[in-house]
Amino acid sequence: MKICIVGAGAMGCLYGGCLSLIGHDITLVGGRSIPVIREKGLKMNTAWTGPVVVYPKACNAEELEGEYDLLILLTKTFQSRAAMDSVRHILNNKMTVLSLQNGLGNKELLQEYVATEQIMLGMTLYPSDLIAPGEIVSSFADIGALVDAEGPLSERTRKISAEMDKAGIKHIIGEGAWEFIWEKVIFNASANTVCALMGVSSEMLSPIGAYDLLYQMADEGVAVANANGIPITGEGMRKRLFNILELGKTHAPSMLVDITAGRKTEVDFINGGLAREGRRLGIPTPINDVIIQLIHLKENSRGKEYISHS
Ligand SMILES: NC(=O)C1=CN([C@@H]2O[C@H](COP(=O)(O)OP(=O)(O)OC[C@H]3O[C@@H](n4cnc5c(N)ncnc54)[C@H](OP(=O)(O)O)[C@@H]3O)[C@@H](O)[C@H]2O)C=CC1
Ligand SMILES: CC(C)(CO)C(=O)C(=O)O
Repeated sequence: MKICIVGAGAMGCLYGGCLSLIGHDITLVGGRSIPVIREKGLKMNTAWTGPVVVYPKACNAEELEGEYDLLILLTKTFQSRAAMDSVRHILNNKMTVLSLQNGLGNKELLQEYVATEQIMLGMTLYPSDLIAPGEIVSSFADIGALVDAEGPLSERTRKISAEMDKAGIKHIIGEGAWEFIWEKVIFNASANTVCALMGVSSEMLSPIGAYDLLYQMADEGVAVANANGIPITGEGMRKRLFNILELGKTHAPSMLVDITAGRKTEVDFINGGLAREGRRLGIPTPINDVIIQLIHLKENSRGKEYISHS
């Protein structure tokens, strides 16, 4: 398949690198890794491939040309519009466009660029860290999910999932896939924000006594999901939260990494997405609403930390 990955960061390099390794024609687009990958290739060290260097094509958006079967969007969600605007010249009405980004609202954004039948959505629980430009580490294999933005499971989604499987990145498709996607959003809304606010990694959530708050936040998310027709339960969600945290206990959640690096977070798409859906469906999300404000305060507090004047 001819695949263009827009957003060559931690996740873009993971998906692009693994698909390139099994022979797909990959072009990585955008970001500070591009010149390094062009010159020296992409260095990957994943739990399922071991250390390896791959040589996908790499370019900036304006250099892109030709037709692609699949475009995978893997910028941060607040970068999506600028990224999609920059690749408008290669969009056509035959290609598939897949967002594997965190949060809600990715479908609506892509609908501004292509028809709904062309859109796939997904989530991924595979972790990836960009340790230097053109160099990533993925420390454990987990699972993702892929769906058609609307309608029943298509042959196209089966085929794309099968290729990702061969590349070592497994996804649930069909029954249960939407539930996985919602559970991931609720997981990120609860665990990532608390880790980011407290400055702790996932393994510290239990010692600091954060689970009660996580479960209350998750319950709000479950109520919004249920109102959307997604049949998940509070108990099931708690188990998922616990299991994801257990498997990823050494991985620093992306929101903690963003806050630590003084960058903007995806909170408006994760908790903000849940709160917007809640408002639309008449489901209150008071804890998530406060957490959104606290994360914004945390973003704005960088460089203004307390200094004793005594
Ligand atoms: N990392 C992880 O473990 C996981 C991440 N995710 C999700 O995957 C998505 C991507 O995350 P992640 O890879 O970590 O983020 P990164 O910040 O590592 O990657 C985003 C990349 O997009 C590039 N970029 C920014 N603006 C544009 C643009 N206009 N056009 C093209 N490229 C652009 C960035 O450039 P530059 O290099 O200059 O910053 C960067 O290379 C997010 O939604 C995240 O929540 C999901 C699961 C796990
Ligand atoms: C990999 C995972 C699930 C860990 O929190 C994630 O989504 C993130 O870091 O944003």
